Amino acid sequence: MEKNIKDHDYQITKLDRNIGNKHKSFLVWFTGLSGSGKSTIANLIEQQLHNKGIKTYTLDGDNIRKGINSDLSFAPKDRTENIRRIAEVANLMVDAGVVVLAAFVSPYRKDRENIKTTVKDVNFVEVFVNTSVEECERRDVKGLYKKARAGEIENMTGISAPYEAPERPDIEIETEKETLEDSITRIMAIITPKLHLDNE
Ligand SMILES: Nc1ncnc2c1ncn2[C@@H]1O[C@H](COP(=O)(O)OS(=O)(=O)O)[C@@H](OP(=O)(O)O)[C@H]1O
Ligand SMILES: Nc1ncnc2c1ncn2[C@@H]1O[C@H](COP(=O)(O)OP(=O)(O)O)[C@@H](O)[C@H]1O
Repeated sequence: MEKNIKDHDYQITKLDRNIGNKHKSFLVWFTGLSGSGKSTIANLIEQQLHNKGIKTYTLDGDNIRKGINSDLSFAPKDRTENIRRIAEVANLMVDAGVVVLAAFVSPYRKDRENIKTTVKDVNFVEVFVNTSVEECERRDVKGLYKKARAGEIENMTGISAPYEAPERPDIEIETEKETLEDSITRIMAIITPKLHLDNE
């Protein structure tokens, strides 16, 4: 559709903002089942980055599904729209110079591929928080699995809705096999070089 929208030539670019901040900006995307550990890990990574003076922000269900996406359910089409909007928001924030951490179930491979297209491959790090559904259900942090088993929640990922695991994530965290500290160290080892202005 012809939208009659023409880009304006702004003089300050992402590169200018990155130079001003003394670090590059990109999106670190955490995907995995509810209760897999996405928020726990993203929170600790953000603390480490913040303590190094990096500009960060975390997007998660708390600030997205209660706000900009409060009109969306957990039906497949709404999940796709959820992830599409989050990718657009993250893309703006990356352009603004922020290292964005995003923790969403994001169960569909195609939706996650589309994020990469929106923010561009070079700005995207995919972290697969791989915890079995049995362990997530055992943890049942929010009591959702119990409700799903009782038929009180529809489309519960891992129970009555699918989770398509990443085939080639940038990093895979097996929370049942490694300590949280080791996971943080491994993720920081991938992220840290990407912050350097001379690295692409
Ligand atoms: N049906 C169903 N399936 C999965 N998760 C559910 C569901 N209903 C509510 N919740 C809670 O919502 C959080 C997932 O929201 P997301 O925006 O990450 O989901 S998605 O990416 O659109 O699939 C998820 O948060 P996390 O536990 O932090 O992953 C749940 O707490
Ligand atoms: N190695 C681990 N990494 C992350 N979380 C872990 C780990 N081991 C146990 N947990 C626990 O699992 C739960 C994960 O919950 P949460 O981070 O909210 O998951 P999610 O954001 O994926 O729904 C927390 O209670 C956390 O303490």
